[in-house]
Amino acid sequence: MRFITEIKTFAALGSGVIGSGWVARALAHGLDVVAWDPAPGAEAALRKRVANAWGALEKNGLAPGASQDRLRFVSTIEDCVKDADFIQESAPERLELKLQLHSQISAAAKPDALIGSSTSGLLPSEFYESSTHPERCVVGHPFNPVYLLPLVEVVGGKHTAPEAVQAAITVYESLGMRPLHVRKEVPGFIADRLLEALWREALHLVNDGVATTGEIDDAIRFGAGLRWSFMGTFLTYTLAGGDAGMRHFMAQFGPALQLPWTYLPAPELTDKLIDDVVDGTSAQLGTHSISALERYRDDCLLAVLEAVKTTKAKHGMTFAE
Ligand SMILES: NC(=O)C1=CN([C@@H]2O[C@H](COP(=O)(O)OP(=O)(O)OC[C@H]3O[C@@H](n4cnc5c(N)ncnc54)[C@H](O)[C@@H]3O)[C@@H](O)[C@H]2O)C=CC1
Ligand SMILES: C[N+](C)(C)CC(=O)CC(=O)[O-]
Repeated sequence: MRFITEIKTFAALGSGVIGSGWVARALAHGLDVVAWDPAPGAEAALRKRVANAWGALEKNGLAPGASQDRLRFVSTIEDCVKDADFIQESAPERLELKLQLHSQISAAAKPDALIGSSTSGLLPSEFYESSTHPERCVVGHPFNPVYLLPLVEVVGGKHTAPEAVQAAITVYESLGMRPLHVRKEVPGFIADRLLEALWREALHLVNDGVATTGEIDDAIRFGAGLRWSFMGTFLTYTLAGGDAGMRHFMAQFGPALQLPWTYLPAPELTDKLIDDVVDGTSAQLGTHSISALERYRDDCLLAVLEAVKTTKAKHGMTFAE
């Protein structure tokens, strides 16, 4: 089975936070992009988001021919996908909606064009159930901002051909990403399962009045957050075991796993908890606009990516290691 892996035209369906991130990444890689989104005013909102990201993309290095002018916004699903070499859906996270949308997308797409969904954790076996040629359909779960963060989790469903997973990995690599093949189809995949566990505990801490949203964010960004960009939890904890390594670490800190440090089930989202979270994060935003904070975030990410890349090179490692 052959799928298109040398792509010239990228189709994006849904152009909110994530869809616009894919559009920006694809444009920056010198592709033609066709986008569709049913919301009134979606085209203007998309072009504004891409423009806000473009400064960071220029600093990161644009491919020859890359231009925001190569974005075309169309008014039907069929026009969006019919000539596309690769299709990425970033519609709202609702199973019924994605099921219906993918039956339309796949019926209108070229049979050998791969289709990726940005879903954060829905199962591809379920939402590709009524798709035409489901063997070319995968999940390509990105991270926000999609145009800078390299990780994309690639997940196949029960009808997905193994060659399609490999082909999607090839395409995402051609867009400068670091694909991670999630070999078992599980809700939340790998990364969101981890992020959700942290998020639940953070909500409990707010709910119990232990800390504000800002204090919880400080607990991450001045500590573990700094080291997570270059070393994950398992290797970090191996070093925390000293010369005796992971076995000693497990013996010393393993028993704490039995202590009631964590709650795991999510707290009830009461009106008070929602207000506390919204008020807390409003205080964190202060007078900054979302787009100003996006530019600040992008600058920080570029600096971190550059520092990690350079330091790895000094130690004889590639960025993808
Ligand atoms: N926001 C995030 O941090 C992340 C979200 N995702 C996933 O990306 C997908 C999109 O999420 P966001 O961009 O955050 O949502 P969003 O709400 O920012 O954007 C969704 C867009 O879909 C459009 N839309 C509504 N009905 C539609 C339909 N029938 N077909 C196509 N588009 C439709 C909306 O007009 C909107 O522009 C979801 O599956 C989500 O789980 C993945 C990674 C991170
Ligand atoms: C909150 N979220 C589950 C939509 C987050 C993601 O899917 C990934 C990210 O960008 O954090």
